[in-house]
Amino acid sequence: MNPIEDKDVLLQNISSSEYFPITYKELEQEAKQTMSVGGFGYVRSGAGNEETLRKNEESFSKLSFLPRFLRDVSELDTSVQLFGRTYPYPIFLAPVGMQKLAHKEGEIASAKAAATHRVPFVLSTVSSYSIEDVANATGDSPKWFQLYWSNNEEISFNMVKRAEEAGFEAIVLTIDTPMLGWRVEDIRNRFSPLKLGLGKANYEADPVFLRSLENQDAESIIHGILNNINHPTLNWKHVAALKERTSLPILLKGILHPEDARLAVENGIDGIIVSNHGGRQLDGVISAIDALPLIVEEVKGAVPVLFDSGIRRGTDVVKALALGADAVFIGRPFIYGLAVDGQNGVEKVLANFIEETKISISLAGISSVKDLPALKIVTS
Ligand SMILES: Cc1cc2nc3c(=O)[nH]c(=O)nc-3n(C[C@H](O)[C@H](O)[C@H](O)COP(=O)(O)O)c2cc1C
Ligand SMILES: O=C(O)C(=O)c1ccccc1
Repeated sequence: MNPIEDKDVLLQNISSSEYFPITYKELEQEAKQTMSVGGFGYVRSGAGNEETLRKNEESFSKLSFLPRFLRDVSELDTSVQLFGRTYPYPIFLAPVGMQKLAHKEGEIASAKAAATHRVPFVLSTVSSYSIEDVANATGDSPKWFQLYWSNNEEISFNMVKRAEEAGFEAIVLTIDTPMLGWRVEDIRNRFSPLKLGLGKANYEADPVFLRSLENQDAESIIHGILNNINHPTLNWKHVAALKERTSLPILLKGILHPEDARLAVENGIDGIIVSNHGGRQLDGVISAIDALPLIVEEVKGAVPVLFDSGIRRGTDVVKALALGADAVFIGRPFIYGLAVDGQNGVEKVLANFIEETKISISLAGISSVKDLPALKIVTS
């Protein structure tokens, strides 16, 4: 094989005889061809009139780099340190539930793809494959567990215990979903993946959940999940209770207000994820990237600040890091890769993300991800 093709991801793509979608738009179009109307609509859409979904992307386009030159960018260090671990890139796969929606191998395929790049995988509570199945399929590759608090908190504690025992290294408590957002596209398509049983794996495998049911037939399990997933009473006391039950680092996902960031730090939380859930919860909220600097300013380095919502390509990763994020989660782009070509599709999406990120950091005149906060960004 030509040695140039071997090393250079740009040239590899250019010389490839196989078509693989390269931009987010193309990925979305290709994924649409492989998914059901309801499944695709579920992944693509935002809540309400999709104002926030649109804003997430528009806000990124309004940010412009002020690059520096003549600084020798021949070496680049993309590694990041979080909670005592070193990761090769500041990129994670976001917790996305019910990945069988995109591909029959679901989370097994995407977690394996993440493992090939040593990219951490965040498993959702409502995954299509269980904590144990994903752990067994991916060995010692880095994994975190995302928790949706259950109405019966013993179920939450047991899921966290299972995640700990299976080698997951942090708990991501999602706080922006005390109930599901107003999902207009799903009403249009009459579509509920939870009702179809696509998110039941962790519940089905949980003895505490199963014991809480009167019957354990398929219908009762779905009913039990629907009863547990909405938790409108969720408050800081639950956060304190979770802290009592696990020695793993706890991150809160969905913070948008600086006051909540301050409370998180005061309550001993280990990390914050600035996110608006990809525009899927409260429509009309601030774009996540516009909220990021406010949170970074409030937190002042007390705990790591991670980011998601609206990242579509490598330059978006660089923008989020330049504005003070320590790492980012990618959501829909990898799900579309999964839909297009399973594990291989996610591997390609990640390879392209990583490469565009690296090229962009270097072209901006920076040699280490740690120096990205020094990269100037203006709004135009
Ligand atoms: C289909 C789908 C399912 C999701 N499921 C979850 C979930 O189970 N738990 C969670 O915390 N976030 C969930 N999210 C939100 C993602 O973790 C992430 O915040 C969002 O996708 C980031 O935005 P992006 O898609 O623009 O990258 C989901 C997002 C999508 C698109
Ligand atoms: O669809 C989502 O965004 C999501 O996070 C979710 C929440 C509850 C059940 C299933 C998915």
